[in-house]
Amino acid sequence: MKRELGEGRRRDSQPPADDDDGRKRTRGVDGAASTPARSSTGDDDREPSVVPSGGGGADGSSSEADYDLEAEVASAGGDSSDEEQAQGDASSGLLFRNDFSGLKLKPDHESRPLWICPHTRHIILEAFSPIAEQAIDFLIAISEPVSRPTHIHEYKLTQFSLYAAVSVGLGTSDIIEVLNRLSKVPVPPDVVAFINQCTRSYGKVKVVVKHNRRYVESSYPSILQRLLRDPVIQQARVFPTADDTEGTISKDGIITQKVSQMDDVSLGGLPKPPAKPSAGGEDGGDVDLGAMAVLDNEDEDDDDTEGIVHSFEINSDSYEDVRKRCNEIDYPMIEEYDFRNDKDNPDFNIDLKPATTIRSYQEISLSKMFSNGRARSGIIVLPCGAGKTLVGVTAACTIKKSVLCLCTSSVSVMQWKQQFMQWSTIKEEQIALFTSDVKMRFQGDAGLVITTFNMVANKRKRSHASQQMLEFLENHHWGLMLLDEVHVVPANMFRNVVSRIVAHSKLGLTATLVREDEKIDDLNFLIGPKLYEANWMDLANKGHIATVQCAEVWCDMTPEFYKAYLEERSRKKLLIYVMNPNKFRACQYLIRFHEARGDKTIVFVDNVYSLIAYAKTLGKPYIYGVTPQAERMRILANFQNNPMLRTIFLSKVGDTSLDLPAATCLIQVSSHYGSRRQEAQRLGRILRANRRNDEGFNAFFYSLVSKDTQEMLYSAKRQQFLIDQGYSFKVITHLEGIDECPDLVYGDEESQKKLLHTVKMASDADAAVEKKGAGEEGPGQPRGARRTAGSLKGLSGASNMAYMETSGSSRRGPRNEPPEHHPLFKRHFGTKK
Ligand SMILES: Nc1ncnc2c1ncn2[C@@H]1O[C@H](COP(=O)(O)OP(=O)(O)OP(=O)(O)O)[C@@H](O)[C@H]1O
Repeated sequence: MKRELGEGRRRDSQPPADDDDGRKRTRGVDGAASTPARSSTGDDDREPSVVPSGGGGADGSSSEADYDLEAEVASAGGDSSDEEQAQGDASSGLLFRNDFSGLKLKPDHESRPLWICPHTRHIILEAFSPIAEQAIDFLIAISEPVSRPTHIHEYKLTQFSLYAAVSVGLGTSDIIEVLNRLSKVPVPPDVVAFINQCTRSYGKVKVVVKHNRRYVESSYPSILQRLLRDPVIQQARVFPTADDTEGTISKDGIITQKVSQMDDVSLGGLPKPPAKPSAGGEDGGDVDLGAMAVLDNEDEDDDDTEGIVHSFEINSDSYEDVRKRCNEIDYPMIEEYDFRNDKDNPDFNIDLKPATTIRSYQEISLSKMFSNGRARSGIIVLPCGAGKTLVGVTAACTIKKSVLCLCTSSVSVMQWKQQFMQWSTIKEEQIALFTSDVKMRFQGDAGLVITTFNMVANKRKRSHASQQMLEFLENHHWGLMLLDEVHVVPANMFRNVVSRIVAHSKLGLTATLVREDEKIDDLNFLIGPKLYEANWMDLANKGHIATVQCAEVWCDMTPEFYKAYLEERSRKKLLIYVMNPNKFRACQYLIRFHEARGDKTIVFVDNVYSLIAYAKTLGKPYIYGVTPQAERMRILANFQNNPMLRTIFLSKVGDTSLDLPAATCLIQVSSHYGSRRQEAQRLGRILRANRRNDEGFNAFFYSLVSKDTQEMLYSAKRQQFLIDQGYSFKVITHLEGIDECPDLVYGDEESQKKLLHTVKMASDADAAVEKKGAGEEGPGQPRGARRTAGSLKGLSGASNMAYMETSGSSRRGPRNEPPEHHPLFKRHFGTKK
């Protein structure tokens, strides 16, 4: 295929900058179209971070070492309005604010891989450094990855990332010391202050579930005393009795114990993994990375197992109040479950099958959950198709207590069941499913229930069988709650589920945790901190997920369609650019091309009207919301196993959970506006390709875009998440060979006019994007497409990345004297400075 603009138009990672609400500015096709206007305030200190010039000289001499950069930024550029900047010399303003020549380089800076931006807390990593791998391990633990293309990575220190760091056992001084060792410049004082502030109280208090009782635990008795002075916590407190023989009891009723903190947990019954090589090994460059051993501490401290902890018990019924209160007074609690000493809940007899091998990154992610001998609640982020299900199954086989698994659709419910059966020794009768079609119990005292968020959270009138099942879920003590695709579930639904169901540990799984969106913070509050996030490119390079060629195919609008597009004022604009005859032809051509190569292709069309039109015109089977389950299964199995069926059409019901390892090519005809999450999830359908380890194998991902329409803007936005993961998109303006295919559809003016006429006759509702898949049901849920109110944010795709929730204050009601909160938890309590 000829890629006329392929070279000149590759879309690679552009250093993004956060807006106030966390959206990123992206570069449109022509480099300008999609850049939202900057607000007149507050953006200056959020300039895109760039790789510093290092102008201090290779010898590290910086004549202006003590130069007050912040002051200068404020006086010269930082305070000027955008308008002024736009009128002045824009490029010099930009350069000035990003002039880091005042930074003092360390003499051996060349062997250190990091730059730390003093005023945005962005960290730039030279990914080609010999010690990049160790540095990445560390950065993943303490910061949020922003963008990770091949050579240079960008991370950002945030309150949440530091909370997560502390919760996996890193201390304030460890973080600062390692950062300093890796950095080419001394860690800027503001950054040090920020780390100190964020880690001051976080991670110092845990709530530990032992024998079905909850204990507030800390290594610092003074912190417990402080908590006990709080009236809410005081009220929830349970005083120890003489029966509490574990440890000594002080006169103020605090229990002190010696604990074996660091003994290893064998994951899913598998043998203990070999110790990781220490950082700074042969390839460790010249930098002494000794302090990076903090990352491995939890494995290496085996000999030094005696630790002292202090605790007091709280009434389990008041747990939510105590937790809330601890957040209010800046001591957010980490949840830990001492499952190995839990003799009160029945054991669930499952192990991983002996033939099951978990991959290294799956093991690392789980070691963050189980590193201290207990199960710590939190979120694991792995790319689509990287095997989050097996991570969940392994966690269940490690804890060996009853498991409640919550998914987003009934298709996922079936897939979780299938994967539990595939990887573990679980028996059919130990599994219970709870969906609108199936309601069954497991046999015995302990087992697995797989259901959907909707089934549990739905408050409408329930059938008798559902009601009974819900009562069972609410009255059972769950050792583990698995939450699949955590990022898509509205926070109020989470809150509802989490508050009604007693789970001693929670594991959230997702591929696209959108870090910069403040609504995502609710996850930290409701589940726990992010425990691990894998690098997509890294997994692709190691063959765990397929390497993919991504391309955006520009399809010219025919003159009639373009005229109609410009004239149309309603949402039918969408139908016109999706049904563009040249898009049909490009789609047909690509299907043929890939069928001839032996590929199996999934074509995604979000809009149901267009989905049916495309699939029928091109003679391929299709699935959308109302396709019955049996029919879906038949088409999917056929696609997976029948060599004669090489192409299927799917609406957005196929975005997630479909496990079709035969698929090697994906064509996106229409999509949900600018949703980056959807783009990543769709890509996930081909990342698990069976043939991913064949020599020279590539999967293909095409987005068909009607030229000079809104679609181009959405397309650029959609790609941003994947670009940040290191993918690059080629732009194809002409498919070589397409003109030599005389039998492609809509090749003559007559048929194109007829098509346009049909589109014009379509109703407004036909242009709506399918609302929901049938799998995401709740009882009595209407099915199929329907019209909903939208917002500009929604149209840009931003709302799709976050929880659908109103501002925090409205749901919490008035407060007489709102306490001051740390910014991390402020939004949960609606206080303002
Ligand atoms: N350790 C492993 N060994 C062999 N196969 C594995 C392993 N882990 C995962 N897989 C396979 O990888 C594929 C993808 O797994 P899974 O469906 O769990 O991915 P996922 O991360 O949940 O993806 P998505 O987010 O797209 O739903 C499955 O076919 C699964 O069987």
